[in-house]
Amino acid sequence: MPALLQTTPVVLGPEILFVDAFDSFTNNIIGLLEQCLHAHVTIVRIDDHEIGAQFPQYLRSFDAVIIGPGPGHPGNRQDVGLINKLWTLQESDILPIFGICLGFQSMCLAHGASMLRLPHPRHGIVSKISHGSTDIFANIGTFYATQYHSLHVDLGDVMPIGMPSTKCPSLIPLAWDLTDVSNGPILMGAKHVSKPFWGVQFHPESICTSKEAVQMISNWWTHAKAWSKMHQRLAVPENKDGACRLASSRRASSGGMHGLENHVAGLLHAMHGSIGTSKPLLRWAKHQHQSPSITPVALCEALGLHRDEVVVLDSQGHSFGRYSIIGIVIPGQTLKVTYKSWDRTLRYGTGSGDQATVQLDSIDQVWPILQTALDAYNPNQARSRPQTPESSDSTQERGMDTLVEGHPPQECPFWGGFMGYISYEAGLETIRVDLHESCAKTQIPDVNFAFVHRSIVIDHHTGSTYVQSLSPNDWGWILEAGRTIDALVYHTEVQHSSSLDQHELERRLKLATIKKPTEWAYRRKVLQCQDSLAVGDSYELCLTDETILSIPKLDSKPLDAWSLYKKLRRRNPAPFGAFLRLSSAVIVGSSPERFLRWDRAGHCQLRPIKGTVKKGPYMTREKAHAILNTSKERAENLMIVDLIRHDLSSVVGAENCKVSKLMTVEEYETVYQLVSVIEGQLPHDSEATGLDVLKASLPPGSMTGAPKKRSCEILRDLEKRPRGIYAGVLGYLDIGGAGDFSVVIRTTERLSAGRDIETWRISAGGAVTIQSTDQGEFLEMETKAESALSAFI
Ligand SMILES: C=C(O[C@@H]1C=C(C(=O)O)C=C[C@H]1O)C(=O)O
Ligand SMILES: NC(=O)CC[C@H](N)C(=O)O
Repeated sequence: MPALLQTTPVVLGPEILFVDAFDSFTNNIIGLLEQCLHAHVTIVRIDDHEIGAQFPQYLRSFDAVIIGPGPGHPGNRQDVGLINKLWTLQESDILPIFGICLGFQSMCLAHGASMLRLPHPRHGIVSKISHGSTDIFANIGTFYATQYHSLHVDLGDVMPIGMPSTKCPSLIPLAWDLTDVSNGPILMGAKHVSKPFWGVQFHPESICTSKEAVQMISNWWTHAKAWSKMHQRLAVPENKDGACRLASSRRASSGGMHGLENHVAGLLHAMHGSIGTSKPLLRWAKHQHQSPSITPVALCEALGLHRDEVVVLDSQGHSFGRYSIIGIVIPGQTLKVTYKSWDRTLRYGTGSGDQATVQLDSIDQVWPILQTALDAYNPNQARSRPQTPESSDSTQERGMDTLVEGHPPQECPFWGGFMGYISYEAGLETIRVDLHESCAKTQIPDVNFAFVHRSIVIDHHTGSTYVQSLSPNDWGWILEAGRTIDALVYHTEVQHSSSLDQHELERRLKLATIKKPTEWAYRRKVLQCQDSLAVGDSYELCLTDETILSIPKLDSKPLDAWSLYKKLRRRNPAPFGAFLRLSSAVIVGSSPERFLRWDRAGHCQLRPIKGTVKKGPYMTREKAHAILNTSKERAENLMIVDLIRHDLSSVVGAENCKVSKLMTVEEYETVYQLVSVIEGQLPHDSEATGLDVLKASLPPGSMTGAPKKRSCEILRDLEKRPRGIYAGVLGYLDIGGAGDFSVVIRTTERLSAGRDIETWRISAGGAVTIQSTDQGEFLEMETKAESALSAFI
């Protein structure tokens, strides 16, 4: 059985079919079913025509069906697809069904209710549900639930719990939300009068729904079992093996290498040539200096790295940042790998006329290629003993504590590996969203990595600096870099970029013309987003726009991106500062947001930011806390937390996923932000890697909205441009199995470098919810753009 078709291991509980309407909370629901019923869940998508053609037979192998939430309207055939077939099953094919949100609405619509739009849609709103502690709500007391809906079920009358209305005699109300004065009573739960169909309008799986949701699901299952017993319905397991060809809740590491063996061999060969060995052995030196002079900027300048290709991840002395990493790109030697989503071409080479171009079927094939390259150099496979190099007297040098060949420094998060970025559009390709036609013109690659075999890692907390190389010929460089570190600490003569560079930068920036998004156009797009929210197509949309800076060339010299980076670093210090010059891309960034980090033991952490308040003379910390504590900001954050739980669970399993921080306020240079932390552990018995989590989580949920796929399609049609590196992720994949990526925001990238003019872009945006105001969103977008714009003005 191919890896993708694996099913969850527990087989004691019921066999449940989950009908997924392309929602972003599906895996959370599956986690709930596994937790309370030990259910074995198979997912079918609403557009699966093959299964649809033999649906009644297919259903015979399941004990029950859960219909999930989703974008759109239950009356639109393409929004519900297969779901409609469940309501017209012959008497003998009927089985217990539980509908959630869209699934619930579809059940009600099919049985006589009407669908209406809520005057005030409810997305990420938590409220008290009134129920009669009966049926699926038996043994449940006070119950709070999260709602994500724009539409609601109208039964004709607001009937007491247990009493059908005259207009809709087949449906019995089980719960109402009576707390919402502006919308009036909203039906929250119902069951069919005679058939085994139940449903709820709220989201039982949300992190903010009361834990009694577990009891509700168990109650449902008790009723479902009783019905099946009474009707002598038994699932037929042998039917299933032939028919089931679907992914379950758990996605294992996907293969996708078929047919690529030659190219992988070619890439590995090129890497061996570039590094000078195929042996995964790290040479490294550790320097211990608690000195403010050791910064990635100072080191790059002292080592003369800032004028060439280089990848610098700079935590800028920020209290939320610990490590800085310099990925050294040796001209003509370091291997670079790029991929473009538009034409699906992978390219690799060292830039010295050896470039290979490979036509791929899709981005799915990129990941196993990267993983194979990383695995080939994983030093944990090379069990050689530590050795001292020939020039062992160098260990005596000042501040140099260790000089080792072999066992890599376990405490250092990066030993070597891929450094670079994955664009937003590459993320769109992973979730099968077609790209906007304007992406055809993009010159900058969507996946852009260097395989860094020479690196320097600074641990700002402990004062340790690691100088590392995978190349056997690099002891000279390691010692030389060590001398430079000492020189920086002891202020002996080192090369710094001059203040002349900064003057020259200012002179150039004075000539820049800045084209910002116009207020009316942006506000109109916010309102268009809200139209999509109002009809139920999305629960939240992260709208963005771009500011373009055109800078004339002087004396045919390009803008000094390094000086620009130094200025941004001063103006807007952030824990995920980044300078990247690699292949055709130049990026100068100051992101506050970690996307995903995982360590070598498989512990993963995502840290979405959602909710922003601008700092200013009148904005006290208390006021900011109060604003960020309002339902608008919390709803924005909650939606993304639920979405990220879903993304992470798809690889680690919902039982290995937890929310360790829910909506805490963090302070940055220009803004206060609401931050949550979602953590997970890769199961020890699975082959899944951090890279699997990364690819399952793209594009970052905080930059899309929910549900992800439909929201990205809506945003593409509104924004009509590639987001490019912005809204993508930037960081590293370590050969030892760790990784760390930030979300590319508060960043500027070079768009083009023409003969006379070069253009730079700053993109910014924010999450539009139904509670947003168009003016408020415009100001928020401006505030965020300004944090990167501060480097230009
Ligand atoms: C879209 C941006 O930021 C994103 C949106 C945020 C929000 O809506 O509050 C906060 C952080 C980011 O996830 C941006 O900086 O351009
Ligand atoms: N979460 C959902 O399933 C939403 C259902 C529907 N699209 C609505 O907005 O009402």
